[in-house]
This record gives sequence, structure tokens and C-alpha cells, in this order.
Amino acid sequence: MNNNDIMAVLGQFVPPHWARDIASSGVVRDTHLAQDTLVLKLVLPFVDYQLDASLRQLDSKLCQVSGAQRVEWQVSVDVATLARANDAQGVAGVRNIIAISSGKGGVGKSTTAVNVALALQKLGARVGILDADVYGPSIPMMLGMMGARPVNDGKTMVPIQAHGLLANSIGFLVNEQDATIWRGPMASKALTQILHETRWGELDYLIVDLPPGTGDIQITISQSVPTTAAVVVTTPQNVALADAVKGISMFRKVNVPVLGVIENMSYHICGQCGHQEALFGEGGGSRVAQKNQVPLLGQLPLNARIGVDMDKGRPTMLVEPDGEIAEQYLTIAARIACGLYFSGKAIPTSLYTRLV
Ligand SMILES: Nc1ncnc2c1ncn2[C@@H]1O[C@H](COP(=O)(O)OP(=O)(O)OP(=O)(O)O)[C@@H](O)[C@H]1O
Repeated sequence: MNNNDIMAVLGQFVPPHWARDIASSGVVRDTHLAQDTLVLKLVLPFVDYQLDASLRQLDSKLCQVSGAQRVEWQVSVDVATLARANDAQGVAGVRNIIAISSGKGGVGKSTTAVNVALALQKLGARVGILDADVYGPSIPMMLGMMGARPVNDGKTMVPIQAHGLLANSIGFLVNEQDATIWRGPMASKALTQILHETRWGELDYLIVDLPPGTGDIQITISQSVPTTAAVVVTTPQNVALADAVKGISMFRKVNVPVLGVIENMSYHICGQCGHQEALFGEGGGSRVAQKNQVPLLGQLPLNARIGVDMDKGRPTMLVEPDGEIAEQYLTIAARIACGLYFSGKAIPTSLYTRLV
């Protein structure tokens, strides 16, 4: 067996969502023949969705060049730490922080943040979620954890565990009325404290649900969280799209890379006849994405079940894990994870130092 022939086959294949082919992505750790089986060991620095199926397309070619009868793919994940925006110092144990934002309120940013976090987890990552929406923390409700209180030893907090996610929110710590009167610097100070004083353990991705808008408060918070990259959620209405553009430019001003745009409530599917209708116009999200040279990461339907279930603390990813909507969240999560890796610069993952 000639290894160069095998790498040549792998070098011609770019899996969906990837920016480079398998050979030049540096993920191939070992190739060897075990009797009539070609064993290929890959270690991915990001989580992916449905990679196995696409790798299978290479089997016959690989058998041809290696003389093997079958191919065994051994794929595992060790998520890389990517350089943070502005080379900011990281949070102990947290490899990557992804901010989810929206220029406008009520577009489904928190709904998307929770479902994307659960999707990343389903793809094999260790995931946390930080509710930075100081003026309307909705993560406790969306995770079905209203009234929960993180255990506090005076210095650090143990995050709330919900459906396998580690979560913290201002909503777990103070009354909503108290938070809403905070001004920008106080809100961002409180948030920085929560971020650094939570015992996150080891996380591959920490999803941060930012407050909606593009004003001073959002800028201060974006700068006080050592973000790796951001995602902008919008709906297709013109007003929301205009604010999404503002969101993208806000992140660019503070040098935070934007991984792409998610269009929520893109179209409505009639519960009776299945008819699909673009209630708020078509193509808005993709126009914004194209114009600003970022990918459109996905389009989610306006679906009463997403809203009703979420408001009861039952995210769609959990209620219908094998449904069409879950599949869309999984694809979006894979695009985010791949985009983060291929657009960033991997840095050494520092050893987890326990906060004491
Ligand atoms: N795709 C969807 N289909 C139907 N309902 C949705 C969808 N996405 C979100 N919703 C519902 O819309 C409402 C607003 O969603 P959410 O709280 O996630 O928005 P938001 O952008 O985070 O709002 P804000 O930041 O202003 O608090 C919620 O009741 C939620 O359940």
C-alpha cells in the first residue's frame, strides 16, 4: 500500500461545510492495512454532522488504490481552541466562545442559541450556555430551570445542569426587576463576574446569548467577553435585516469575526395542508449575508411548535430530536463549528486550571 495514493484520494475530497480537503486539513492521524481492511484514523478539531455518510463515498476509490476489500473509518473529535478576538485572555477551561446576537429584539435569538447549543452537544461537543441578555434573561425558562440557583461558595458558582448543558444566567442570580435597571457598565461588570466565576469545567463551546441591539451596552458586553466569533440571528422583515447589518458592522468594529447569519421565521408551514409560505418576503437573509460576505448558516421556519414548546422549557432539539427542524439545527451547528475552525487560527489548548 502506498500512503501517497491514499492521501491523493483524500486530497481530492472536501466534505460539506469544510473549507479544505481532508488531506490538507491535518485531520488524518493514521492509515494502515489490517489484513484486507484499510483503517483510516481521523481526529477532527471541530464537530461535524453526517460526515460518516460523505466519507463512505470514497470507499471504492480507496479500496482501488490500496488493494483493500473494505475501509474502516475511525473518527473522533478533539475540538481545537481558536485564537480569540483581539487576542483576549480566555476563560479557564473554555476552548471557544460563540456569541449569538441580533440587531433587533424578539427575532428568536435565545431560541436559536439554546437549540444550537443542544445541537453542538448532540454532535459530540461539551457545551455551556451563558445568558448575557441582562435585560431579559430567558434561558432559565427555555431550559425549564426557572427558580434554580447555582450553588455558590462565596468565590465561585457551580453552573446549572440542564439537558447536559452547563448554564448560567443573570436570571438565576437576581430578580428580573433588579437587572433591568442596571446601566451598561454595571451590566457588563456583573456579566464578566458570572463568566469568570462559574466553574465551567472543560467546555468545547460556550454559547453566549447577547442582549439584542447594537448600542453601547452590546458593544461593551461584546468587548468584555473574550469571544472567538459571533453569529447574527435575524428574521426576513426589512426592519430586522437592517438591524442585522448593523449587528455585523458592530462586531467588525470591535474586531470580532462574524461566522454568518441565521434567518429565523423564514417561512411558514401550514399545520393543516403543509403549504409553505414566505410571510415576510423571500431571500432577505441571503441578501444580507451575500452583501456582507458572510455565509447564510440556515433558515428556520416560523413554526408554532418551536415557540409553544420553547416557552414551556422544552427546546425543539429535545422534543423532536429526529425531526426536520432538529436536522436544520444540527446542520447549522456543524456549519458554525466548521466555519469557526477554518476561519480561525488554532492555538494551544491551555491546561484546565481549576478555579479555587
Ligand atoms: N422559529 C420560530 N417559530 C415560532 N416561534 C418562535 C420561533 N423562534 C422563536 N419563537 C418564539 O418567539 C418568541 C421570541 O423568541 P426569543 O425569546 O428567542 O427571541 P429573542 O430574539 O431572544 O428575544 P429578546 O432578545 O428580545 O429577548 C418566543 O416566544 C419564542 O418561543
